[in-house]
Amino acid sequence: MDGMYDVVVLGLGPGGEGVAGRLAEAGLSVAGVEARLIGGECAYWGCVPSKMMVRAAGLLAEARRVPGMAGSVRVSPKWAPVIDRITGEATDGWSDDAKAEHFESAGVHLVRGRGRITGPREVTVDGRVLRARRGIVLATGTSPDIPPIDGLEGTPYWTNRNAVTTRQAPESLIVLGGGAVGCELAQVFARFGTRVSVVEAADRLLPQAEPEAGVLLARVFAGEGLTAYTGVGAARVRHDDAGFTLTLEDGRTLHATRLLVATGRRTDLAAIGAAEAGLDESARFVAVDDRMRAADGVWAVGDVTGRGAYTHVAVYQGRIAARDILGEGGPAADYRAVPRVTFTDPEVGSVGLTEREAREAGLDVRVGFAHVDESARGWIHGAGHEGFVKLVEDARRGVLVGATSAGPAGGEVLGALVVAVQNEIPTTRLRHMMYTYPTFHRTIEDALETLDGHV
Ligand SMILES: Cc1cc2nc3c(=O)[nH]c(=O)nc-3n(C[C@H](O)[C@H](O)[C@H](O)COP(=O)(O)OP(=O)(O)OC[C@H]3O[C@@H](n4cnc5c(N)ncnc54)[C@H](O)[C@@H]3O)c2cc1C
Ligand SMILES: NC(=O)c1ccc[n+]([C@@H]2O[C@H](COP(=O)([O-])OP(=O)(O)OC[C@H]3O[C@@H](n4cnc5c(N)ncnc54)[C@H](O)[C@@H]3O)[C@@H](O)[C@H]2O)c1
Repeated sequence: MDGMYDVVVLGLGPGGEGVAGRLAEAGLSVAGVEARLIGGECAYWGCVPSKMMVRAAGLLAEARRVPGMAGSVRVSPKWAPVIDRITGEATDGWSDDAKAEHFESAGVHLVRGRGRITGPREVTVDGRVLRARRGIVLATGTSPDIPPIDGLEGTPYWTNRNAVTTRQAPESLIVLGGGAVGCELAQVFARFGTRVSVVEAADRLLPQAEPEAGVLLARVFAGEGLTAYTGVGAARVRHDDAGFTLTLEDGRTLHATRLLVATGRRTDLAAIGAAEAGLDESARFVAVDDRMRAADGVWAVGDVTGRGAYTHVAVYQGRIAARDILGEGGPAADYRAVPRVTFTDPEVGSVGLTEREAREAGLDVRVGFAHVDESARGWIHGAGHEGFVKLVEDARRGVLVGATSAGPAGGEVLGALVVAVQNEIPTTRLRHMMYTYPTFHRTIEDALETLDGHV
């Protein structure tokens, strides 16, 4: 049955779900189109299940730190409770029935199926035409970007989807890509007894973060028995009954029962008919202004906009798009302080610019740096205390434009730094306040004291 609505939201991950709910709450008639599950990648194959895995692996790591600090324990990892928890608690067996009910009772008309823009303010789903008086919101997210490596296509390689649904930890695993997905999952499986190798084409792990973070992770990974191959890509992949053989560009070969491809994400704007809405289908992402407007009667939010593939960015953009559609005004999008946390152990949290990005932007940069393990709390903490705080100051203005917090609870410590960067709190004021003793976040104070000229 065709339909006329105020707004059609295409894709109901964290971005689209938020916009659709907010608009319906405000009294607009809204159709939400979803090809798979309401909640998107984050709820079913991304953030939530992977963080349950990280939590379980973290418990094992803490137990292994008991000797020398608190006696002895016998650690016998078991994958079954992890996948049971993901299945039962996180994903309801990869069913969104309960969410769908909630969504519809909130007033959103749910249309299941793969939608495509077929004209101005028009989306077609399995032959059913949905028209939108005010416009369309694109929130279709991304899918894994599989590199064109000789022999890879057609093999049973894993993506994040297989990794978070597996019923057992593999005996051995090659992880292609040492970004957020690769590093988090590599460490998880290694802690459950899988023999893990990580292959990262860039010269270090987490290449988008400060270099010190990649160096730290490589050291921690090596200590936990993972092997990282950096600065080298994959030349060839073969698969047979024994598993995968991956040949590196320098001729070395790696073998494993499983291969996880974690080399980034891609959009497919042609598949959603973006040109019908006046958008460039060949672009990597949908370009939006600071109110999430992509074209007349078209808004886009979340990963599809390419402004940082994080759930909190999708949700933030969703709120702005909803306000714009409702004519409510309010602050425009501001990406100066996009926070991100890679949930390895140590966690790597960062915000704003890296030192290099700040220098490339022509800023007069001063850097502050302090080790967590040399702080009072780090010393007390003992095993597992590796980490650092790095501050990037725009010296001319005397404010932080970026910061990294790596260490135990590194993502939580980041909170204070996000407030400082977002609100341009002068570093002189940050230096003259109290930091609770003995917390991990006191390392921020140590790092402030090392800003050039303030040692
Ligand atoms: C392993 C992993 C771990 C992650 N961990 C974190 C984390 O800890 N913290 C964090 O902030 N982020 C994390 N992310 C990133 C996070 O999952 C994404 O940033 C977030 O899901 C983006 O939300 P979105 O709404 O833009 O897109 P998505 O969540 O991808 O949702 C898009 C939805 O649109 C639907 N769709 C697509 N095309 C169509 C169509 N044509 N018709 C109908 N429906 C369509 C899809 O089925 C999907 O449900 C992780 C990602 C991965 C892969
Ligand atoms: N904790 C979090 O917030 C979290 C966790 C996981 C994912 N995510 C989001 O999901 C997105 C996708 O994560 P991802 O890790 O897949 O992407 P990514 O872009 O973060 O990392 C991919 C890595 O693969 C490397 N690479 C690319 N091609 C390669 C090749 N052929 N051989 C070897 N290495 C190669 C890249 O250099 C890069 O370091 C990220 O942008 C991130 O925003 C967030």
